[in-house]
Amino acid sequence: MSDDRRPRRPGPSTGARAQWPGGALAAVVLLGVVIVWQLVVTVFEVRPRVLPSPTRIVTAAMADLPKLGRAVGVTATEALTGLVLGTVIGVAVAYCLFASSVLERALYPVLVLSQAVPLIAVAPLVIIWFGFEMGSKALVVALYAVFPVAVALLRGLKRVPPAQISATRTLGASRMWILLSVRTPHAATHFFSGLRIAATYAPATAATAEFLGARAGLGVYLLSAQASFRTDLVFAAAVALTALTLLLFGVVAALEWLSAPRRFRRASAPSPPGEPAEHPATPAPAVRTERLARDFVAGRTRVAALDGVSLEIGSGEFVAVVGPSGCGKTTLLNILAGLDEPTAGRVLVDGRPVPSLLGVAAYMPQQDSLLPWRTAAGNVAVAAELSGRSRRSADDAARRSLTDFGLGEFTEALPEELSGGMRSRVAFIRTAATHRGLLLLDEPFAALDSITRSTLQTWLSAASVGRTSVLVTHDIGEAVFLADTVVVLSPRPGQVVGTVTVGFERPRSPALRRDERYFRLCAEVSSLLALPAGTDTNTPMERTNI
Ligand SMILES: Nc1ncnc2c1ncn2[C@@H]1O[C@H](COP(=O)(O)OP(=O)(O)OP(=O)(O)O)[C@@H](O)[C@H]1O
Repeated sequence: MSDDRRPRRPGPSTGARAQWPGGALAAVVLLGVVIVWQLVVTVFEVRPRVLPSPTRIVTAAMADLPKLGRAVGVTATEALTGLVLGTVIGVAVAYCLFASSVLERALYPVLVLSQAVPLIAVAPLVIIWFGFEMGSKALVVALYAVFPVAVALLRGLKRVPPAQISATRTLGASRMWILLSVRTPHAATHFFSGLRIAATYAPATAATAEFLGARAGLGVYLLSAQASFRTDLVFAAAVALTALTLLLFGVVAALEWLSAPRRFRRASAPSPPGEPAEHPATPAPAVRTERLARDFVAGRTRVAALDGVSLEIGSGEFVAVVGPSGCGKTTLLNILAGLDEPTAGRVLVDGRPVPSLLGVAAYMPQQDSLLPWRTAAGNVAVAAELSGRSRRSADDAARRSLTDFGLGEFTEALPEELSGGMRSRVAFIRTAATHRGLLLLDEPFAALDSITRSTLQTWLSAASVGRTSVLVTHDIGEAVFLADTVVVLSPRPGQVVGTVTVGFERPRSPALRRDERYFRLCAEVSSLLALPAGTDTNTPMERTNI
């Protein structure tokens, strides 16, 4: 079975079967420590005030259960209230800092510095200002929960793979949509990491704050046990505090599990009557670029990526762009997609200059741009959702598209459960689902093995018929197999050094790769690229990376 057909379903590996189930190993180690502890205390007759035995601690805790229970209740309330409050503030802080770079530059260092102030300095002040009751301790917990939550969430909001942003932007997503539907779900794992840290520290922070000024709680209980030399009760309180911490940690882990993407797979649902099944495809436009140039300024250096690139792409034509690495191919595609603007020159669509190409072209970026928390159908549905269709109808149309393209079995699979070839196909189906007449493909199959690439090239040849297509590739064979015209760019700054007209009927069949004329065309492209003599461009399955 090729990589393209094999779904990846997470499951226990052979190695995992030999492992202990989660937590069991830790429980056994803990039990061992308790047994050794009991033996040492009994055998060496250690005085209870120095080190009480585990059985003595349990007996003392049971005898003092009502008092210990009340103390646990107070500390738990403070820790939970403080954690919730700190999380709400932390989330608000993260979104504010994300929204404003000025605010981020001004407040982020303050946030970091605030962590340098020790608890023993902060807690007494808060207690003086807000009193000895539970509120002041909850506030102290909140103050120390804000930092991990805000920092982790902010990092998650900022570290979204650029391909996910550019793909959804070209599908028509607004900044707000991207924030809520791409950045926020992406940041969820970061957020939960921060929340786990905050939850771990919350009970200990509350108890320490109680230590510094309170009427009740585990901190007060510990103080009174110490004052009366009841070491057994000190241990009992420490165990209760640990249990509370584990409980809070478990609650956060459960929340994370409940919010996992797997739980949001939607059941198949038909379109409501009255909604059109599909949007009509827009006509394939003719595209012309006039002396496009793009300079980047990085520090003190100016990098000229493109210089005077003029292309003429007819309606429905398939153009492949090849050139050495770094010659500006992606830059050219980004300009055509409306994600970047040229420093000079312009782009005309059907003879008319367009202010922005966003919304004109369907763009498939170089990297895997699928949203990992959405199913295959959910990813394909993004295009229709953004064009204003109801979620249900978008979902229904997405399922039909996936079935039409041979992925009907995998509509409910998450991207991580699909093979590389399937992910490429889903990304292409999503791109095609915009029903835009202009397709821009940036090395769509670069990450795939040669057999899968070859299958998908045949598939793309059929799927792109009727659309104007621009493909960026490093693979000369792929360019010749798919395109009507191959445009060859020079090393940076990219300039057109020549074009090769392919002239076979589209869609193409795999037999073309054994055709003498195909080999000659590959050689022609390769000589324009001035590849060293002897570079093999004629092996059908083998790609010639430039
Ligand atoms: N945002 C940017 N800031 C600074 N320089 C950039 C930026 N984007 C691209 N460049 C530079 O422009 C040049 C062209 O980059 P581009 O990614 O378009 O090349 P490419 O032909 O697609 O490369 P590859 O084939 O390796 O993917 C490179 O030298 C790159 O470093």
